[in-house]
Amino acid sequence: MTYQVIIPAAGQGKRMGAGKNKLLLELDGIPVLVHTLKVFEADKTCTGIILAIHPQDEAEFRALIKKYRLSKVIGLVPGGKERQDSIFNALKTVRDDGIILVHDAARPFILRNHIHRLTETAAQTGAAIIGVPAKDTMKKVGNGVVEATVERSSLWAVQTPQAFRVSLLAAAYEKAERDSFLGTDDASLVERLGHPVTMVEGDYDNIKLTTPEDLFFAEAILKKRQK
Ligand SMILES: Nc1ccn([C@@H]2O[C@H](COP(=O)(O)OP(=O)(O)OP(=O)(O)O)[C@@H](O)[C@H]2O)c(=O)n1
Ligand SMILES: C[C@](O)(CO)[C@H](O)COP(=O)(O)O
Repeated sequence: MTYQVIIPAAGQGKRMGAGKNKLLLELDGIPVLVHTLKVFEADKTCTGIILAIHPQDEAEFRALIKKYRLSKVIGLVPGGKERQDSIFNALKTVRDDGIILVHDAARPFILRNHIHRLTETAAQTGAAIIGVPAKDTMKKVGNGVVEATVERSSLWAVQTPQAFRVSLLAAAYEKAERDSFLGTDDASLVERLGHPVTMVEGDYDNIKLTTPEDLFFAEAILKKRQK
C-alpha cells in the first residue's frame, strides 16, 4: 500500500532545552531529522514526504535534504503555532485521496514493518494508529491526591505514525478548526467525527525525543540496532 507522509518538524524543542530545534541534534553523527527522513526515503511504498518547518530552520533543513539526497521530500510548508497547525498547513497541500501518514520528526526509531502494518490497516478501516500497552500502574490524580486506579488493560501509550484516508483526516481537521479544538494527536480529531480508529501494536523503542534524558535512551537504542 503506497502512502504519503506529513512530518511535522516546526517545533521549538523547548523541553529539550538545546537552544535550537532538537531535530538538529546529532545521533551517531547524523541529525535526528535526517534519521527520521531516511526511514521514509528508504521505504519503497512511500511516495512523498511533506515537511512542516519553522522559517528560521529553512536554510539548514534545505541543506540537509540536499546533503543526504532526500529526494522524496516533495513539499516544505511553514509550520504553525501548534503541532496541529503545522500538520493542517501540510494537509492542505495534499491532493489525492490515498493514505496519508503523520509522523513526528522527533521519533527517529519507527520501523518499516510497523509502517506497513499501519498503512495496510488504514487502507481497510480509514484510520489506524500505533501504540504500546501501558506498562505501569495508572492512577487518576487530582490536586496531588489519587482519585482512582485506572484499569490498565485498556490503556495504551500512543505514538506516531498515525495513518488515515486523506478525505477523513481533512474532514477531521476542518471540524477541529470550526470547533477550536486542539488535540495532542491526530487520531483525537478523527475520533470526534465518530469514526473508529484501529490500534496497531508497535514497540517501546519508538520514543519521541522530548527531554534531555531521551538522548541517552536514543543512543542505547541505536547501539542495540547496530549490533
Ligand atoms: N508548532 C509545532 C510544534 C511541534 N511540531 C513538531 O511536532 C513534533 C512533536 O512535537 P514535540 O515533541 O512537542 O516538539 P517541540 O514542539 O519541538 O517540543 P517542545 O514542546 O518541548 O517545544 C515535533 O517533530 C515537532 O517539531 C511542529 O511541527 N509544529
Ligand atoms: C502525537 C504524539 O506523538 C503522541 O504521543 C504527541 O502527543 C505529540 O507531542 P506532545 O507535545 O508531546 O504531546
